[in-house]
Amino acid sequence: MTRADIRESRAAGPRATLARDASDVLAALRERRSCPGLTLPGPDHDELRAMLEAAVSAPDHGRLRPWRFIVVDAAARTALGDALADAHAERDPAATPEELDRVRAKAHRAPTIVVVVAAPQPHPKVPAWEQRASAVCVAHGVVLAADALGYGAIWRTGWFGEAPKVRAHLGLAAHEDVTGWIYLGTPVRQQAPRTPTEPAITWLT
Ligand SMILES: Cc1cc2nc3c(=O)[nH]c(=O)nc-3n(C[C@H](O)[C@H](O)[C@H](O)COP(=O)(O)O)c2cc1C
Repeated sequence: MTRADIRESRAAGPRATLARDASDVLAALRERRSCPGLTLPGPDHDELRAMLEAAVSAPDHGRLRPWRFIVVDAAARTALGDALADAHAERDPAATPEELDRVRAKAHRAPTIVVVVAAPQPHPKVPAWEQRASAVCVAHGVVLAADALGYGAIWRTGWFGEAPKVRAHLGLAAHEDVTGWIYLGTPVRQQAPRTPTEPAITWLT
């Protein structure tokens, strides 16, 4: 069923006609699992573009588009790993070479890393937190889009996004911050199905 079919059937009436597509969407949301172990192949550029185009349809108050992506391709991981290690050495001058190698390896945990960057801008009606919230939605969209295309993904964070050496390596402007490092690739192993979670709901009736 295409989006046009859905719009048509929505205009025509019974919600039941939407049930199959709706349940697909709900299942995709419910069943997605993060994949800490990722290997080759990662998504190619066309697939990445499709994922990122889908992700930027996130809710965005004022249509400010207060986010951007930095794609770390396989070949760019070594330089990123060096930047992470430089940042670690700056923070901990006593770090051993082995520790620095372990930090370098963080950049090689997946074939592709998408850095989701929030770029909040001054706005009379849309505070910075709302703009960062939009970037968070975008990041989740990347993870969901990867899952939809059959790739594994995991959203990671950490202090590296605040480290001057890493920020300089990524070319972040002063007003930009890292919302997430989305690691993408082929899952090394299948993740256990999600244990259903009861949502905390207060019904006001
Ligand atoms: C903002 C944010 C930051 C996260 N940072 C990390 C991280 O640095 N390392 C990590 O292992 N998981 C991190 N996670 C959690 C994983 O992305 C993932 O949600 C978690 O492993 C649970 O797996 P699930 O998504 O399959 O439920 C983070 C999640 C969010 C939303």
